[in-house]
Amino acid sequence: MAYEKELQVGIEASLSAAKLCQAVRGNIPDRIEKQDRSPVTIADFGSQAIICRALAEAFPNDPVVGEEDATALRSSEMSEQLAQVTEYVKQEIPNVSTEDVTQWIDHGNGEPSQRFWTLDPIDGTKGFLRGDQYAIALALIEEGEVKVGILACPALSLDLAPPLNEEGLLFVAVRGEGTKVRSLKTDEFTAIRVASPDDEEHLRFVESVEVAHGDQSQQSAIAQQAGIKSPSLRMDSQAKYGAVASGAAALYLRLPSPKQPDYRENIWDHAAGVIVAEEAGGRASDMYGKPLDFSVGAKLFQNRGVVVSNGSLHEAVLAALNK
Ligand SMILES: Nc1ncnc2c1ncn2[C@@H]1O[C@H](COP(=O)(O)O)[C@@H](OP(=O)(O)O)[C@H]1O
Ligand SMILES: [Mg+2]
Repeated sequence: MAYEKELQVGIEASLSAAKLCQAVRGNIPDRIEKQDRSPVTIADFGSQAIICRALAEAFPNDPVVGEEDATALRSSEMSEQLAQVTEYVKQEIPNVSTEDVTQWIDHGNGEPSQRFWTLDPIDGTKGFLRGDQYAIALALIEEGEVKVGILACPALSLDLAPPLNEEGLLFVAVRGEGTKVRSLKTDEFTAIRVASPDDEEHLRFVESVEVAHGDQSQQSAIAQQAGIKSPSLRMDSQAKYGAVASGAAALYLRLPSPKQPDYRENIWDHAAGVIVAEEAGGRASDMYGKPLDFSVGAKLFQNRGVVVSNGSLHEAVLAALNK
């Protein structure tokens, strides 16, 4: 088995971060607004602190390209939130100081390089705040290729066989070795595969809950042209990749919003999910069929939109998009 230490460290840190998120969610925190007006919470900061600390200790030479930074948290207006984050992190790592927490968060401000990690400490922060889906998404990228993906979805359960029907799932993939899933509560993994072409029941598609994060009318039209008759399943975060990887849905569509035609996707919003879907037998590309290029920085500058399928549906979707 390849990447054994990476998996062990990544899984352990992601489980610890998931526990912190679940603890914070028992008492949904205030929404803090970032400069770009997107929301962040004390759980986003705590999750990034825990995972970056573990990566810094185990792999001191690996940069981490994470979503959050601690600049705002260090300001005097946010001292109360910093104290709250530290209290939650203490439940996972005893004896930490506020300085430790901000330093660990800022360890996640590395630059992409030949080998690096990318982290979304909470993907789907809007879902997290709403009480819906969210994910903790961690991936290792080498030479522009995602090699390891760890995707924790603490609120996800799917209408499939155990363990997928349990609430709280952890998806793990290593390049060339397949995708497996376990419940957050037990440590036994099960291999998963995408939906087969003749699986009519799961011939459906997933898309974001957030209307602004895509083009829902176009997504419905394309899904229909590819032969999907049922309405979409709306879900926040990379939990959608988990749904495709495990065969609960055959397609995930994310087409650029007409209101933000120049939007470029962040690598941390896709890296872990892409390998989880691909290693389960699926296919991921942009809306023109180009593979997602993780070698050009913190965003997918070379790609527009994202299409993830069970493989067999992919060409029909690209043909519909091409029209
Ligand atoms: N205009 C836009 N188009 C596509 N994605 C967007 C977007 N604005 C924000 N996002 C991203 O959508 C992610 C959530 O994904 P989804 O819509 O599938 O739930 C957000 O991640 P965060 O929640 O980590 O900030 C954010 O990075
Ligand atoms: Mg996030």
